[in-house]
Amino acid sequence: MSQNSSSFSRDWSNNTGLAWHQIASDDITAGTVVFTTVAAVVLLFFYRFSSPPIDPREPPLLKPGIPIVGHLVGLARYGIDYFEVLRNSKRKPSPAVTLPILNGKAYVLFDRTMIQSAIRHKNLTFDVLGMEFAQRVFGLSDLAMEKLWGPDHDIETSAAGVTMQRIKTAMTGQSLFRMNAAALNYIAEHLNSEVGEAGLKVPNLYRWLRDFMTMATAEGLYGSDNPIQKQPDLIDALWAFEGNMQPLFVGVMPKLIARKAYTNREKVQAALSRWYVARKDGAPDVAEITKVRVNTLREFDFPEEEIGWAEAALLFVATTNTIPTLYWFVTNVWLRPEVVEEVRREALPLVVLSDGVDGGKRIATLDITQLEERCPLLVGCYRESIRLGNQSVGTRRVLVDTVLTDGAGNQHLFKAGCDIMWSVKTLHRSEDVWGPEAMEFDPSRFVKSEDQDVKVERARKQAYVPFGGGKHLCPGRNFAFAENLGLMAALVVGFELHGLDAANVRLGDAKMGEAVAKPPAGAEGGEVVIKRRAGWEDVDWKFMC
Ligand code: HEM
Repeated sequence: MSQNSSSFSRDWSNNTGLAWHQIASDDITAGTVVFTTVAAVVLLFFYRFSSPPIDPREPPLLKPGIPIVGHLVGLARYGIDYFEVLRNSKRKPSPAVTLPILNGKAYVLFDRTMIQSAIRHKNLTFDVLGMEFAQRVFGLSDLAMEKLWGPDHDIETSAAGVTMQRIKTAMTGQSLFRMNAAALNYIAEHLNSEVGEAGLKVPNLYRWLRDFMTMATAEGLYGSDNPIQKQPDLIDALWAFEGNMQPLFVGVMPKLIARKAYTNREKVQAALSRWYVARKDGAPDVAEITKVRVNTLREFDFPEEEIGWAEAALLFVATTNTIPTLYWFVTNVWLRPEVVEEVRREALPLVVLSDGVDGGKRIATLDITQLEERCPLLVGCYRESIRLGNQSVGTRRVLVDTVLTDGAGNQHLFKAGCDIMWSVKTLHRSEDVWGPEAMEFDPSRFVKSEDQDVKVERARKQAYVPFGGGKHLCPGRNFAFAENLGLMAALVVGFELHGLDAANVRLGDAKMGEAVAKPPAGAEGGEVVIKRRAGWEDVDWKFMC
């Protein structure tokens, strides 16, 4: 012990009423120690009393190392993997925990039975969180939010609630088929015209898929006179907004703290505003989902000049998860020649070849309506790619005090006003469910077989939630399926992908707010050449939807 600290000990014991200025001038080390002690006492005080009141029936409290903000610091530091850190922080695994955050609390669920109940429970909603997200991320005015909520703040009768109900039918049946056809026809036309005799050289596979499929999706949503076709630089703007949006979640000074997201968002929103103000949504080839959404907003008197602002959300949800998923699907399949061969055998019978008109090219028509039933391995590859690529965080707000039961039959109380979260990444990679090779790509997990273990199947069904569920189940999943499987089936049957190297493909981590991981820089598939297969050089592709 130093001379100074021992003299401080003596002084301290003799002078309990010592003045601060005396300490500071007499003995700087003593001042430091007193300051540290007081700070520690204050922190301990906060640590003790910062914890929100907790009912013994609620999940156990998990206090952070740093009081009040510790869990926010953890989320900022570890991102989505913080859920795994939390799960492993209890010596005995707990089905759920309560996190004290600022002056409130949130719950994290780990038990898959309870997660399934939470996803579907009528007392738990995503609506409120979705509205908060919309205002912050898409910069809607208070007036616009008032119109979305309606005067009674009753979500079921509000513009937002009615829109959500109506888009469900707009994404099924004939409306869905027409939308699929528009997107897939764009894909076919471009494969037909761009993959010539020498093949198509693609300098960066992810970037090519991103740009190509953003345009195809825009064609599906907005028809041939779509805003992106007119201004292709909007593709970069959309992805720059999406890739930098996290600071927007804070909801303050967006122009300052989220400059890149803000300026790129404005670019996309301004173009969409011009499109909606010109009433281009009335064209017959515009998708039903696009029409239903905008017509409902108009019915509820939503400010016309903000329609493009709000509707950027549709373009956003329709592209930002589907396209990274497609990248993992393409790379997982094409890095395995034996899988390519097998899915080629499966998809081939769905293609009908006919002579072209007036001696023109032969037409290869691919029937996508039968993909699900007749191409189990291809579908298995898609589901497995989703399992590994999807890293979303599921969320619900508790509307009234609610009890959920875990897999062991124990009940847990969740208090009204708090948020519940779960990590899809943790569920999709759980070794308890998927086995010790949970991180390996194995499409057979999703291919039905005679000797399937019922228990294992049940656990997998519970743990596989890439599209959420219940009232909020993703209404776009079938459109994503048609786009991704349609393109892949045509690619495997009629084309070869040369030059794809495993060294250029690496699964990265999603940022908070992203549902699907994007490839990190340097792992975007590198340069590849797409060539027509021998015997398929002279065909034009078409899709039957
Ligand atoms: C592979 C692609 C996709 C993935 C992984 C995905 C994932 C999700 C997830 C996890 C949710 C939240 C569900 C919940 O909380 O229970 C969601 C909701 C939603 N998705 Fe998707 N999605 C995809 C494609 C699409 C597409 C293509 C569209 C539109 C064309 C779309 C439109 C929506 C909408 C509107 C919601 C909100 C539903 C509601 O709150 O009622 N999604 N999606």
